[in-house]
Amino acid sequence: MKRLLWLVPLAVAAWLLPYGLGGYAIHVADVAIIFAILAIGLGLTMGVAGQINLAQVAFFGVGAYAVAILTTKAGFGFWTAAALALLVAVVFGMLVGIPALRMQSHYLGIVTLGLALAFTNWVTNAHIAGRAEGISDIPVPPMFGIDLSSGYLFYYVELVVFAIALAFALLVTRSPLGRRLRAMRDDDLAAGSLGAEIPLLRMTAFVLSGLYGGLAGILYAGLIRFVAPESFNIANMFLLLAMVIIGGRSSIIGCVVGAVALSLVREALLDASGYAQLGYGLVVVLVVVFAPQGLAGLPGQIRSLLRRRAGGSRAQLGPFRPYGAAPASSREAALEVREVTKRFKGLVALDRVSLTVPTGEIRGIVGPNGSGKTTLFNVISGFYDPTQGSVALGGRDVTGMAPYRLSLRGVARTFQNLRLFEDLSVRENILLGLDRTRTSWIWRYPGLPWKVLDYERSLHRRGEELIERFGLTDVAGAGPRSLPYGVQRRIELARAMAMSPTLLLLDEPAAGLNGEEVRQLAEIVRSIRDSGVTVIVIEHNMGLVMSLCDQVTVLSSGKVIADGRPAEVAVHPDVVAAYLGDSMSAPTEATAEAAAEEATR
Ligand SMILES: Nc1ncnc2c1ncn2[C@@H]1O[C@H](COP(=O)(O)OP(=O)(O)OP(=O)(O)O)[C@@H](O)[C@H]1O
Repeated sequence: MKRLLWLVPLAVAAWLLPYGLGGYAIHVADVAIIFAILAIGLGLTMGVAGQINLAQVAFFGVGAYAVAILTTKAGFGFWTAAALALLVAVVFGMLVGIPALRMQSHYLGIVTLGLALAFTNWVTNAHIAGRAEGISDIPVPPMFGIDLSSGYLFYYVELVVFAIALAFALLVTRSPLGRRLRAMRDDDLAAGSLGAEIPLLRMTAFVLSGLYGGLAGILYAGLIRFVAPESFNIANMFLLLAMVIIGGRSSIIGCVVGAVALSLVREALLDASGYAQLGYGLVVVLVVVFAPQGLAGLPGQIRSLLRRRAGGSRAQLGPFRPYGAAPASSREAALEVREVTKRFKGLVALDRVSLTVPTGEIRGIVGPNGSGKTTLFNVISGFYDPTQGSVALGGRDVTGMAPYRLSLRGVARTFQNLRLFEDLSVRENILLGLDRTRTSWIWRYPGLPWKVLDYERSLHRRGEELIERFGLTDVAGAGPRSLPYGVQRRIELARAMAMSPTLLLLDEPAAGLNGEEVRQLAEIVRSIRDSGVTVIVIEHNMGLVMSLCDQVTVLSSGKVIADGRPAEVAVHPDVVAAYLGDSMSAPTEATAEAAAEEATR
């Protein structure tokens, strides 16, 4: 919060601004604030949540037209109409959000653009919306006898609404919800496996968009007191997009700066509006190519350039601090996979696979490439529904449960190809794992914002503890992309443990690690097991499997061909035969003996 102190002098300056401005200039300032609110809404949906939304201008129009229709045709007072208009805009946001549940990226862009065009078409042709002439005579908003027909006094109403809207957007982006939205933008599958309810989050993004669009529309109706289709057309949508892209779409402050700057430029270029459109287009292209994070991203870009010039970061991975041992728990099954078959069209990736993993065990899953190991993990963690068969966790059937539900029931996983959120820092990756709340918790954002801040503080406290335990203190503020592979693997493991799992699934955790890193990995996984967590590990490094695992299950062509203690499995004739057909070396008796020796050391 201290980082936001620089907003105070700006707020004072904004409050004093009307004293130095003429009538027309204050009108320009009034319009700029409306665009700033719109841009915050677009920044939240597109920049933070990654949902392409070309309907923001329609939300704006819905808010303004709803006030116009409700006041002039239905006889409502301005503020009652405003409250209803906000509701209508939010509902409209939800409707536009429905396609986002099924489609993403450019498809979503086309659908939202279509809906925005449909809105302009409707207001141009509907009698109730005044057709092309629009609706005039919207009443002046009453306010305890203050004359809000004055652009000066209306400025203060706008300023207060804007301050609240900005504070709320900053609360959202700098707290667990914003982090989840950004994680969803980076990789929705990984976010789902960490407990994010993706459909609800996408809907939340569009609700926020509708809310900010509606709010801006209400202020517009109160300020101009006239609505017509051209104020909400596609040209304005593109202007809004330019504001957000130039300012920095994932930064709320950047969106505001972009909106204010372009509103002023637009005013200055009013007489050359044709060239101005061309100019905006050119600047947007330049920004996308040279400063993808917009103006708000420039300081960070310069900092990382200077760091690279200075020879990069010398951050070190610290030692792992082991977990305390948990008292021996019952040997009841942590996981039971019964007769699971998974078919992909004609291909049978898993063929009636059954396995039982007792609590507190390290189970190895090995097998030649393409034998179905990752598919088995995907079924256990809810990424795939099995074609047949069932999965039970701690005796409870969880077949077909969504990844976020399984994550909340204690299943955590890592991925073969590392799925860290690249645009989030290491610390934020870990905080995501620690956050175990459901999306329905978000009513606290408007209702009890201080509870959100308390929760965020407690997440940070626990986050620092975990960061220190996994030796990540030096790299906590860095982006994962900039770090060596071994460190990234450690971060993914820490993030999975942040979820306090009862079942931890590790997909090839030693891939790409050097000898010392593999040794450290074995030490960490043993400590995790000793703390009472059941671990299942897919691994091609046979030395590690033999020394680490209590039991090993071998898959070949989607079938379980052996199951038992590592040394027994390694010499099983079917296993030797399966591995001889693979490029990888077979686990021989010699490997088993060497590994057993290491295990007893
Ligand atoms: N989503 C999918 N669609 C179609 N086929 C798939 C899909 N996922 C996996 N498969 C196929 O299922 C089979 C098993 O794949 P899987 O990734 O589970 O093997 P694996 O044992 O993990 O292999 P590796 O050791 O190479 O990671 C492969 O033939 C693969 O091509």
